[in-house]
Amino acid sequence: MATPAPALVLLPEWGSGHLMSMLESCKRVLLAGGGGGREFSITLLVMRPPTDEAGSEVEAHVRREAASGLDIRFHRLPAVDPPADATGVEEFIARYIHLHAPHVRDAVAGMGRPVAALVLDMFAAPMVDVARDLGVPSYVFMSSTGAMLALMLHLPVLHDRVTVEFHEVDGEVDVPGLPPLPPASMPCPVVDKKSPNYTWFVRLGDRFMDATGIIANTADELEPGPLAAIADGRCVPGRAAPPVYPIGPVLSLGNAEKDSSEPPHECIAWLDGQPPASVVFLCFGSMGWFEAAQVVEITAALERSGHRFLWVLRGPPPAAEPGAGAPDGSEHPTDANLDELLPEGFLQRTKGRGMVWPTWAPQKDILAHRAIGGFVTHGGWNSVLESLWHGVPMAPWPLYAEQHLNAFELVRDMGVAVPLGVDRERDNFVEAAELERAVRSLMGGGASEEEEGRKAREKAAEMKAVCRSAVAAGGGSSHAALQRLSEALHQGAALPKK
Ligand SMILES: COc1cc(-c2[o+]c3cc(O)cc([O-])c3cc2O[C@@H]2O[C@H](CO)[C@H](O)[C@H](O)[C@H]2O)cc(OC)c1O
Ligand SMILES: O=c1ccn([C@@H]2O[C@H](COP(=O)(O)OP(=O)(O)O)[C@@H](O)[C@H]2O)c(=O)[nH]1
Repeated sequence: MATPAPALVLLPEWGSGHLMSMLESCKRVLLAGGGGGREFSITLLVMRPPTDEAGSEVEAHVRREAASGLDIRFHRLPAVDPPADATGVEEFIARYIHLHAPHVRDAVAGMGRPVAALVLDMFAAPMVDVARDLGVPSYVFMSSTGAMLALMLHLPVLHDRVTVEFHEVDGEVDVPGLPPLPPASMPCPVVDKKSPNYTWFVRLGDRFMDATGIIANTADELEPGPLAAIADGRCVPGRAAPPVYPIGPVLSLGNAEKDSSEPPHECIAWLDGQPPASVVFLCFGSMGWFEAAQVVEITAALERSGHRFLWVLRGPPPAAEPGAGAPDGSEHPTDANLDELLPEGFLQRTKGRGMVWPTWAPQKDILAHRAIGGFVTHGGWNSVLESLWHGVPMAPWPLYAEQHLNAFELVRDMGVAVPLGVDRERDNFVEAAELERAVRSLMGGGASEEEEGRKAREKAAEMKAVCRSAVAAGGGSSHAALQRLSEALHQGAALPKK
């Protein structure tokens, strides 16, 4: 009897951005070997998400992937009680995942076939111990940037070197591979060292070092500085970091599959009537929404800029009262009531040159449209990769998670974005005049066209070519990383010890 194909056992966090980018990346591994997807199998360990909403999303992904025809199996882990005393979102996620460790152990031990990798979400990194005990390789999957990876690996070092809060540091913070980092650009989980979120991030960064390898949804050419710093051992002096496999950009399909016989989405139909590169697109991820006062500033900026726009405007989550949110921080915005949210007459005054879309939008298709000239984005890494894939320059408006770091990298390191002044002390508030300035600069074409906008547009266009050649077979850096990874997975595959 033939030996069964070694398994990639996946443990993603339940959020779509994490789950789908891990799964799509591992599907690339499955398809990379030339064996028609038969060299490895995928088993996805499904945790019961802590909210019903996330549960329905996960189930939709499971149904779709089960019908994909690839060798993807789903193993539902027994439910655990969420930690009742967690005070922070990242602490909650990391602890909730970690409570599954015995079940993950049982699932991997019972695979009945060689295991090539236990692929762990960044929040699940402490489970490298489960893999080690079972004698199988462990890989951390980084769904965010190489810069965030460098920062997390360096965090235990920073923890010893910088004994005050980062905002109390006189000057900038040094992160290997990045330009000096203003404290205001540090990711949310590390801005308060007294918080358990910070402690968890230091611990996660430390555990990354014990993985067999790290799979990253980025490309060498997109983030040469941070990736070289990791490979050269500059993030943790005196200790070699695990090999990093930058195999991106991997754009996850998520809910984007559609029937080609259907009429185009309303947003796309509207874009079809607009001139090339004339429309600024505004969209703020799966969790972004604004208070009424901020909405008024955005409307003023868009009206005064004179540019065409497509704006995805969402309303507050149902449980926006203090303390009532989802424990994993994943409360999704609601569909906006435009009559309530928008100032009177705004839609009339901008008729023909602007569209406000109040619900989930087909972002990938929108960014692919020739009418889009710029993207005001919360700077989630998946959104950034989608924008670069289509060569669209950005104005990052960070709202949560690691997005302040992403914004810094996009503007200061990669040069694909124009800066937007966000007041982090006021819930990331942006004044109308500042947004108007950034939109004018991003879109260009006016008398006051700014140099920074022209450079961002040029650089983003370059990055489109860079992204596509990185993943191309026969010489692309990400394709080569995928081959190295596939080779390492073959060599490391082992039957789990009982
Ligand atoms: C990457 O660093 C951080 C990620 C998150 C984070 O947490 C999270 C929790 C959920 O229960 C559901 C989610 O959807 C979710 C998303 C999320 O971050 C997003 O991840 C994307 C990559 O897949 C992308 O990088 C976006 O920018 C993120 O918004 C939280 C966090 O600390 C708060 C991180 O540092
Ligand atoms: O109206 C929307 C909002 C978001 N997205 C998709 O949701 C993902 C958001 O992921 P990202 O990492 O950018 O941010 P997150 O939502 O995880 O903070 C991206 O693939 C977007 O294309 C979308 O399709 N339509």
